[in-house]
Amino acid sequence: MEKYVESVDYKKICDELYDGIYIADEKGKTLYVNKSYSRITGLSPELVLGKYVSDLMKEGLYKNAITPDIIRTKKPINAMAEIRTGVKVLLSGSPILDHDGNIKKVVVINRDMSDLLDMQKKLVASQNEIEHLRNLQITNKLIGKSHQIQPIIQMVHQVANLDVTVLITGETGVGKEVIGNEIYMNSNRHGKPFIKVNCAAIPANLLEAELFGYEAGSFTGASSKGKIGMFELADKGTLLLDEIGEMPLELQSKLLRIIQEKEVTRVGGTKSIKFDVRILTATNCDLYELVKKGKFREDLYYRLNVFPIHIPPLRDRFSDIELLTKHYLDIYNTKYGKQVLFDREVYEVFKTYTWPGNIRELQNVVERLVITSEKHKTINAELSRNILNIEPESIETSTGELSLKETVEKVEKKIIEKALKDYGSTRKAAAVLKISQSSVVKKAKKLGIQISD
Ligand SMILES: Nc1ncnc2c1ncn2[C@@H]1O[C@H](COP(=O)(O)OP(=O)(O)OP(=O)(O)O)[C@@H](O)[C@H]1O
Repeated sequence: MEKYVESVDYKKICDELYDGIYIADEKGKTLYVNKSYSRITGLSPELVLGKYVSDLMKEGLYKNAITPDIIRTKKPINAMAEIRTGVKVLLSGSPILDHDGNIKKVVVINRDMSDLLDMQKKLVASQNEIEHLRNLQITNKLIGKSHQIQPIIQMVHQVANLDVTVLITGETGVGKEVIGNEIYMNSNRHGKPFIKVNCAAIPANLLEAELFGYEAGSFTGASSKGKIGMFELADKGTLLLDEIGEMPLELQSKLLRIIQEKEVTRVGGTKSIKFDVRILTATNCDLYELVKKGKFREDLYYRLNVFPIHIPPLRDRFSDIELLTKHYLDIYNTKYGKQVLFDREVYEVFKTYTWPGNIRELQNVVERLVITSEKHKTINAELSRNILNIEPESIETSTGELSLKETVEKVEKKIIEKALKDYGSTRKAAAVLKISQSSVVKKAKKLGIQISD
């Protein structure tokens, strides 16, 4: 047995190992390092051999070391350490004891963790990206085929790659953020930071610090380390300023200056920091009305309004309701493990409702219907009316005031007007009503309906 052990050239083998090996004596004086040790740490044998670990630490070659602790405790130790060069290593050290339990030597294996940590970072980043995309797909996929949404989709594609400021307007829940996302996803800044700030959600006195960052101790309650602002965070990427109409006037002047100069100074700081950020803004206020009332700076309004996109409310694009409802029905059936179905009439009921909360409200209604229904339930008109709190639509029947002909004309007028409004052209309205286009035109004329196409 001994003969085999003696025939092995340990030093040569140690030099071929991929992990670094470091051996010190009982006082912490370096006796041996293998080739991989030098490769991993960037420290040549001459720099460390014959030197005490404590001196190497004083010289700043090691930021931390485990050999002194192993000598003190006589126990194996595993720890992460950082070398002068910034390389992260996993140290696994063991004491070699004599028969009396005294330390003879310390052996420390150095494993380079940089690659592993890099891989781990990449893995976490990819997992986050997948999760982000999955969420985007579920909640932020832009659905819509109506003649009202088509020009908006076109505008998104037109403007995505231009670095201009976009002002997205529309009532609450119409999809302003969704449009912001679409612009970002289709722009060449996609993959770079996309930071969203809701100006209404942050107290006015903190908004400035959030947007522009602050230096250490610049105001009471500020972190002692200072904080990077959203403009700096969004550098090379896109910043969506949501609810821009809620921004206090004083901050509006600062925002205008910063956008024009493309540099920001942190609160309490003196140094200006350059940034390269594409700015998108969104609001459900009528910004121009705010300008007239002196609540929004006119110059900022014009600066932001370079490319306006207005999203109409859901009640003005009824033809998207069915598509959106089916989209959310699929999502929530999957989410809650159900196979709830909607009767055709449900879509008709949905089209009679005004949807003050727009698509967000539709989404919530569909989710509520799925949650409260049994697994295979088919939702009918009555159930959908109940959830929306609406009465069945009654046709005013004639009780002597209107003749049958007049009643029919009244209903006909209502239906044609609605089809024209929903579908935007006599051709499409005719297709939906299953009559010829010329009949639509004739009837519209007879019933006094304005036609725009
Ligand atoms: N075209 C669309 N297709 C699919 N879902 C949409 C669409 N537009 C909006 N939504 C959904 O409706 C909800 C509200 O959208 P979003 O947050 O973009 O509205 P908003 O106009 O920014 O609202 P607010 O003014 O209240 O911030 C979100 O869950 C979003 O996914």
